[in-house]
Parts: sequence; C-alpha cells; structure tokens
Amino acid sequence: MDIGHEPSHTCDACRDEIRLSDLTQHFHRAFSTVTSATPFISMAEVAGVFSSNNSGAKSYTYEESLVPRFISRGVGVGLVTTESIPAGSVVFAEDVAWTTEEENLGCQTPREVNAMLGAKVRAMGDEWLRRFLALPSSLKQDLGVFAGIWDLYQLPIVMNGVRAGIVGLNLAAVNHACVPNCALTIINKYAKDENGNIKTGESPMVGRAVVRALKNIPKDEEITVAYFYGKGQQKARELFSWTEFGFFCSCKACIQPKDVIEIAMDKYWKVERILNHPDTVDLYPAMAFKSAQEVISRLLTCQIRDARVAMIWAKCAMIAGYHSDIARAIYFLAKAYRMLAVLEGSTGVFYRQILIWYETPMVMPGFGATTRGLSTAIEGRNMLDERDVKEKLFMTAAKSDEYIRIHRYHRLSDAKAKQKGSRYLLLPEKPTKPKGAQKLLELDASKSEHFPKHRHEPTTPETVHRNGSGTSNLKQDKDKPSDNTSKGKPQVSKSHSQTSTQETSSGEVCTDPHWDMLDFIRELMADNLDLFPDHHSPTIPETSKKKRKKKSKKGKDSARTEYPSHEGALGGKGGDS
Ligand SMILES: C[S@@+](CC[C@H](N)C(=O)[O-])C[C@H]1O[C@@H](n2cnc3c(N)ncnc32)[C@H](O)[C@@H]1O
Repeated sequence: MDIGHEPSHTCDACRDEIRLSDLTQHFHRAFSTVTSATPFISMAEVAGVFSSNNSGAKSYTYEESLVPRFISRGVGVGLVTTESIPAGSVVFAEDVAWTTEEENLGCQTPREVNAMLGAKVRAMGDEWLRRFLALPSSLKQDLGVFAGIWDLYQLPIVMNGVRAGIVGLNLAAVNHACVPNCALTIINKYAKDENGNIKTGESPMVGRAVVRALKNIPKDEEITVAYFYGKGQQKARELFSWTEFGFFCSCKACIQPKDVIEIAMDKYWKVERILNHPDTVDLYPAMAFKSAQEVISRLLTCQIRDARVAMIWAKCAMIAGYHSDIARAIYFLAKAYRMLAVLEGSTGVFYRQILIWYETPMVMPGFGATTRGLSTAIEGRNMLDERDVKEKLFMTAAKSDEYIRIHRYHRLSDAKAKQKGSRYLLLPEKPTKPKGAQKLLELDASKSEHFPKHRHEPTTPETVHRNGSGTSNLKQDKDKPSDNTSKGKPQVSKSHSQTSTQETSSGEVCTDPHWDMLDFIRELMADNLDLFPDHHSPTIPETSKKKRKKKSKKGKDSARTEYPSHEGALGGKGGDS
C-alpha cells in the first residue's frame, strides 16, 4: 500500500523467489495483499478530517509548516519543515489525482495523453486545478500543459498489481530517501454499487495520500518518504531507482554511504530472502530468528523504522505460527502492529491484517504445519510484559535447526542472571524418567516452578502460604527454580501438607499447588460420595496413595486447614490461615 514495488512480482531481485515452493508463494501472496493499496473507503472518510478543504482541519496536520526549498542538484526541490514535527504526527493528508498504466497505454498520441490527464486534473476541482497549473515545468511545450506537469511530479506506485502514477499538490515536492523520515500511505476510493459493494471491475477513483512522521523531525529538515523500500547496497539501490523510477537515487544515504547503513541494507536484503525460503522456515527456524534479530537491530540503529522492520516482525510471526508457536507469534505480531500503527494509522490495511493475526494467530498462512514450538497465547501475552526477552524470543541459544519451546525458558532473578550471564535457565526438553516417588515429586515440583504464570489464573501459591507472607514469595519462587533446593537437591516433602509449602534451609517457600490440588479434590470426592455420586474412584498414582496413608494418620482436618482458599471455592469456610 505504500508506494513502491511489490517485491514478489515486479523486481528482478525477487523473481527467483516466485519459483520457490508454494509456501514461499503463500508468504508473498499474504504480504503483497497487505502491502499493496487495497480499496478502503472508510479510511478515506476518516482522512477527510485532515482535508485542507475542511475548515479548522489544518490544526491536525503540519501542512502549514512546510516550504519548498532547493535541496541539491541530485534531487532538486524538496519540502522542508519550518517547525519540529513529533513522531507519529500526520504531516499532511491530501487528495491525489492518478492514472493507471492501462489508461496511458490506451492513448494513441501525446495529445490524447494530455487530454486524458487534463480531464483527471479538472475532476479534482477548481482550486486543485489552479494549484496544479502553478507547478513549474519545462516540459509543457513538448508534452502539453497537463502531461508536462504530470510527468515531472507523478510518483509511480503499484496497487493490487496495477501500475499507476499519482500526483498530489504537497506530494509534488516530496523526494524519496532510502532512510526516510516519513511514511506515505495511499488510500483509494472505489466506485460502489447500489448495495454499497465496491465495483472491483472499475478503475479506482481519486484517492488520498497521508504522510506520517516516523520520528521526531526537527525544524529545517527535509520531509522524505520511501518511493520504494530500498534494500541492498548503494549500487543496487541506485540501479533499482533508475530502472523502476527513472532517477539515480541521490538521497543522503546514497550520496554519502555510511557503513552502518550499507551493512543494514545489505543484511535486510539477504535476510528477507532467508525468511522467505521454505527450507529456512521448516528446517532452520532458529537461524531465521537469529538473522531477523540481527537485521531488526541494525535497521533500528540506522533509524529505519518503517514497513521493512514491520515486515520482518510479521515474517517471524509466520515462522513461529508454522511451528504452532502461538506465544512467539503473538509477540512478533504485537511488535509489527505497534509499528504499523505509526506508519499507517490504526485503520491501515497492513495494520488491520496484522491485528487480525494477533487476535487469531491460527489464521496466519501456514499455521500449524509442525508442532515443534507448541505454546499458548497466554504465554505470549505474559511475555509482552517481560523485560529482556530477546534470548527467549529469538532462541539465541539454539542451533540453526533447533526449535526451543517457550516453556523451557526459566527466567532468572536479576542477580542470578548477572551471575550466569544469561537471563534464562534452559530447562531440559524431556525430563529424565523419575525413579520412585521421590523423583516424581522432584519432577512435579520443578514443573510447577516453570509452569507459565497465567495472568488470570487464581494465584494458588499465594493462598497456600502459611507463614503469613502473602504474595511475597510468588516472585521469588518464579525467579529461583533451584532455590527450593538445599545443596542442589530439592527439598522433598514428607507429608501431604509439606508438598505444598516447604520452608527451605534458606527460608524460602516451595510451592506445589497443581499436584496437591488434584489430590485434595480426589480425596474430597472419595470422602463425600453422596455429594459426588458419579465419582468412580480415579486411579490415584502410587505416590499419592502413600501420601494419603501418611496424611490419614495426620488427620483430614489438618489437610483442610492447609488449603483454605480451595476449600472456600468448594463451599467450605475459606479465608487465609
Ligand atoms: C515528486 S517529484 C519531487 C520534487 C522534485 N525533486 C522537484 O525538484 O520538483 C519526484 C522527482 O524528484 C526526483 N527525486 C525524488 N527523489 C529523488 C532522489 N532520492 N534522488 C534523485 N532524484 C529524486 C526525481 O526526479 C523524481 O521523479
């Protein structure tokens, strides 16, 4: 939808990818749909708020704070700010006139082209016509007044696979930059039938252009947008701008190439191919994530915060989805949509697509092809609240062909992380087989330690604390998987009550709510058959039976007082002990 080419369909560099497997095509199709301008009438209506024709609307934009100024011999005139513009602001939004390539080819002579463009421009209204005719052009004599101006100021775009050219009165002075400070979004208006449905067969009508600030733009800086998303090193970008747009890019990044930008652009070009490759997606997911992490950080370092970065986040989400890793997919999609909200506004087409995937990751193309990354949405949302998740998110510790599931990462406390040099402890994928009841309990205790803390889950561990410390130990326990051990071994409880809360030698409380809760309910059901007539005495593991024997010695009442909140939930008195 931003101007430029559709990577999979128009440029030579991308042509090979089209021949790749279905999956790659699927990826491309998914993105070409959302990146090309699609009919979106309501956005045009929303953008109407910013219309310069609307009285009082100008205060929402910075149109009045822009002046045309000579920039350089390479780029000619550009639009420069007369005051600073905060990131995310709409710099200007305006109606644009446009023609499709087909309409141009339909004309037999330059005179016909001029007449066709004249009709388009007149349709924009008198004021627009007047300002259009005031644009200077040396081609008026050769091509005719309208075509002469049009030719100099049009921006070529691709929409739904159709090549077109647009002209806007402010846009006419906005230059391209490979590292732009603004994002350009084009909104199309399509004719509607009597039922309000878009007449897809008809050429779109006049659309609007919205230019948003991608960063804080200081006074006296030129407003630039990406006519195309530059990738590769300067020579490659120059070649592309020449073949596709008819000028040798003379933006700052191309005139004075800096290593940091050149490396980022080159990496971006390579990583885009890596992320699109079906073998990477399927066989080398960790390599894909690591490459993505590197390129994102490089792009951001160069202040490139546009759809290129959002696209990488989105592609990572698709790779995670391919492996049923909902948690990572959600995180990646959240990153993408937050960035797109600034780029496109909350009603942008790409933004809306990503938001749909964020809400229902299962509808992403290719979702669930393998179950290597199996995780839950809750794990993903919890991760959004975590700091320093890079290691877990991008699986930096994994070998290229590995996939480390989210639940294996156990977050360490700051002190421990500093000591270990890593934020997470990587738990084994398949725990070793437990030997006897003791091992089983050990295993169970460790499971409960790294089980994701669900936001909306009842905070069982807090309620089972007997020492009156309330919530204080929950975080400690989470941070210290091995802290419930004394000399490296877990404190194994001897009685039922001790399995739930156990003071360690270090004075910390061990919690094992999941197992005990189940046992407790089973016991309750067994003891109250009249209340639970359907109860068929479930098979209780050996360990539980032993525990029960021991506990029966101790007495049921004591067990109940250990679990006041559970009892409350089951109709008992409840309350903290
Ligand atoms: C919409 S006009 C922008 C205003 C134009 N610079 C002028 O002097 O009128 C687009 C044209 O500006 C030139 N241009 C824009 N960005 C450029 C860039 N990065 N390098 C070189 N020329 C550029 C190209 O000739 C392009 O066709």
